[in-house]
Amino acid sequence: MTGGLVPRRSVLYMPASNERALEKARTLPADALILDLEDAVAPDAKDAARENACAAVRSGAYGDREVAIRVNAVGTPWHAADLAAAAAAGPHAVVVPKVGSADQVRALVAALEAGGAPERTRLWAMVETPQAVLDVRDVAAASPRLAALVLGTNDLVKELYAAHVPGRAPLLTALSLAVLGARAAGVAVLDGVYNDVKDLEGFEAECRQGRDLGFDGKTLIHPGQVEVANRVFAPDEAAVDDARELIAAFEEASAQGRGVVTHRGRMVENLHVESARRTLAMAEAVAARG
Ligand SMILES: CC(C)(COP(=O)(O)OP(=O)(O)OC[C@H]1O[C@@H](n2cnc3c(N)ncnc32)[C@H](O)[C@@H]1OP(=O)(O)O)[C@@H](O)C(=O)NCCC(=O)NCCSC(=O)C[C@H](O)C(=O)O
Ligand SMILES: [Mg+2]
Repeated sequence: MTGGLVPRRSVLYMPASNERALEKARTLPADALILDLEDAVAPDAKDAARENACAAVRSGAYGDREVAIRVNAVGTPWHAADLAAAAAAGPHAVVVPKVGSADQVRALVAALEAGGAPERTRLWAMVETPQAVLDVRDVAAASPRLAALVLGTNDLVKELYAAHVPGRAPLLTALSLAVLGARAAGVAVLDGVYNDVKDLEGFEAECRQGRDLGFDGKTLIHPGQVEVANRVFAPDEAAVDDARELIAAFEEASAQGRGVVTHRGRMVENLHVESARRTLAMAEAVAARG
């Protein structure tokens, strides 16, 4: 039993115009894929990319992993055609960049439904503008079809006139607000990408930071980042052992009528048991992925 948890430790973007990348993704152990029609695709290649993405979704060649299509933003010349094609192809999610408000989320959901999107097709809204960060709670709660927030940290840095620095101090408020908004609405939240595909040490540090802030996983841009994200965002053996022992210690104490106990020197109450059960459920969901 995995408690219905869906691992989204590693969510790999690829340009839908890059047929080699679409092919290679079939064999990569990423938890989910985002076939991009937006920033990674040149204007001349948009139509072909849209066809490739929809064909890839329909092919069923990516196993039981979530496959999403990222459409171009509202207001661009490609948005309407992207959304209509994606709705008809029926991916697990349609990722919409630069979402600006809860009203826009509702309009996007209405357009997906009008386009005949199947029930399984969720909306993932990108949080990558100052307005979206400031309205994140309303955006996250705008529709039951909205299943995840996805941080766009490149656009955020650009919009804030900020800088990409180790430790991401300029982004911490936005990152935490996004996690708060997602948790308040009960939706998933994915951290932004790490641009230096050769710097795995810096990437791992950023994965750890994202995990500790509360993100479910990280969006990625290169196959070389998948293993690290999968490892960092999964409970390790020590965490699983600790969770099992904590639950056992609490159950033993409960049987004796106590509501609080110490385990490895730390106070344990029922809320810690709930966290430990979530750790075990996530470990099971990851193991089930194979
Ligand atoms: C970043 C890249 C342009 C690097 O490309 P390249 O130098 O060609 O990589 P490699 O030679 O190291 O590739 C090795 C093999 O891996 C395949 N590959 C590379 N990237 C991917 C991928 N993303 N998915 C699947 N497969 C991939 C290559 O084909 C090689 O295969 P083989 O022939 O078998 O050796 C490139 O990695 C890339 O294009 N990455 C994705 C870029 C992207 O999608 N960007 C848009 C999303 S990020 C964004 O917009 C975030 C957000 O909006 C924000 O604001 O922050
Ligand atoms: Mg962006």
